[in-house]
Amino acid sequence: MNTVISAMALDYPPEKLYVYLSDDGGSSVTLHATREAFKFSRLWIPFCTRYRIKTRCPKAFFSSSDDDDSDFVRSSVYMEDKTQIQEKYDAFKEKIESFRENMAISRDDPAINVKDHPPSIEVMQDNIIDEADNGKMPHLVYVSREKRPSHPHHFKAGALNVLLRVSAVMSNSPYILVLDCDMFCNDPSSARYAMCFHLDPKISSSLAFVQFPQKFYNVTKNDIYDSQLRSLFTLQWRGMNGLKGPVLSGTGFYIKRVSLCGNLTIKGTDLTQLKEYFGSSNEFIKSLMQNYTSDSVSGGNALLEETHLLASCKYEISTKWGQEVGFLYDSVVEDYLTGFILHCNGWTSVFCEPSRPQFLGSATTNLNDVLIQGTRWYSGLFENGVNKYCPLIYGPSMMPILQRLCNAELVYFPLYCLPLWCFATIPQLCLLNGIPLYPKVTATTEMLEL
Ligand SMILES: O=c1ccn([C@@H]2O[C@H](COP(=O)(O)OP(=O)(O)O[C@H]3O[C@H](CO)[C@@H](O)[C@H](O)[C@H]3O)[C@@H](O)[C@H]2O)c(=O)[nH]1
Ligand SMILES: [Mn+2]
Repeated sequence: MNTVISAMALDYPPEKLYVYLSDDGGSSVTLHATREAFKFSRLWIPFCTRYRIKTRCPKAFFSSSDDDDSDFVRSSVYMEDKTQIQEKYDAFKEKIESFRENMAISRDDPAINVKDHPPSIEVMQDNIIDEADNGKMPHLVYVSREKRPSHPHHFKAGALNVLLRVSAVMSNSPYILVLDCDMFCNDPSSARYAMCFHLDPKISSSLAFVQFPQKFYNVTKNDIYDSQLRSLFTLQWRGMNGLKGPVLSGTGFYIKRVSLCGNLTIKGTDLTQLKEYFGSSNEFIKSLMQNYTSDSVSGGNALLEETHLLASCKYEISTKWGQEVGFLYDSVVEDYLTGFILHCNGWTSVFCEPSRPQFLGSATTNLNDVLIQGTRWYSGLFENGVNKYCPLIYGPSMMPILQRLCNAELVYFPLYCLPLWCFATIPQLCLLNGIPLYPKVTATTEMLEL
């Protein structure tokens, strides 16, 4: 819930900010926690804005051992308010915990089957009458898509595509921030940074996304597995920034909604063709047109029914979702493939790296997790080097050769295991068999050493 709360507290006009939470598990505990998070945000957001707090993730804020990041640290009113809000935060956590325990005891959660449950969408409602200083609140929407064992769910890309459709008919914001559930906003300014690029008339027409680096809060002191992924975020992405832009990195990016609509020219295309492309929802197709205004989030039962249709698992059958529209399904590293195809289609990206990390996440720090994640990433990447998406040949001929080589370096990186295996075996075998590997020490070197 800290991810949700920190996103709601972003420094952005609240009436334009809509936070959608995707719960693939369809768990009533998550739904309940979302309702509680919304209530807590009513207190938390005004507290953060009043005292200009930078760390707007409550867990990080209350567990930080550093001095407070507020300018009001010395004020007694601030300290009083801080104690009060901390009590509310503890109460919020306790409520969720006791709900979870009750559910575990009663075991009567009807939607607990992770792989088999109907869609469920709920817009968090504001029942409390605005207090003077509370101001407007961003919207929060809970989305749990339908899941059936007989239908492929396409993992994260499938979940994101449902969010794309549901949000299109509810808020239809032109820019979208994607954030993994194990990350949070560490600073409220990321949206403003991203909009500086998206609204820059020199680059905005072709700019698809602004990528922030992934930074982690739990990196161990020696970081023996390079959980920080330094080569990517301090070297490759910076280099690619001078070309068509960095690779889409799954989380911490602001993407333009239209860039995910595929190559079809929407204007002038007939309705049947649009439906073959985007699916049967008239409301969704209307949302693609300019000047679309939805019936707003509280658009009544008709809109809610439409969102259930858009979140159903049959919706994508015989459409271009996951093939040409939205996040692509052809790879386990959906982020790499989606970004690569965007670049092939003429879009560009930008790497934005302010000195204070805008997002912080949880890195894999033990060998087992590193191996599982590494196997998934590198097998997924390598697959994209040998199938039809091979970056050396796929895509338009005007794709810069250096961009192709950068992508190739990434997808063929797993081949690095071959020299590594040699390094791990040959010296040992040589040693056991008495074969000299290194040059013999000669008189000259001995003298030099003296
Ligand atoms: O069926 C699924 C599986 C995953 N997720 C979400 O996907 C995100 C990433 O999953 P995680 O388990 O944290 O995977 P990581 O290996 O840490 O993810 C990295 O690698 C992925 C694949 O390249 C990228 O999508 C991620 O953004 C990137 O952080 C999380 O928010 C999950 O909730 C779903 O919604 N549905
Ligand atoms: Mn993760």
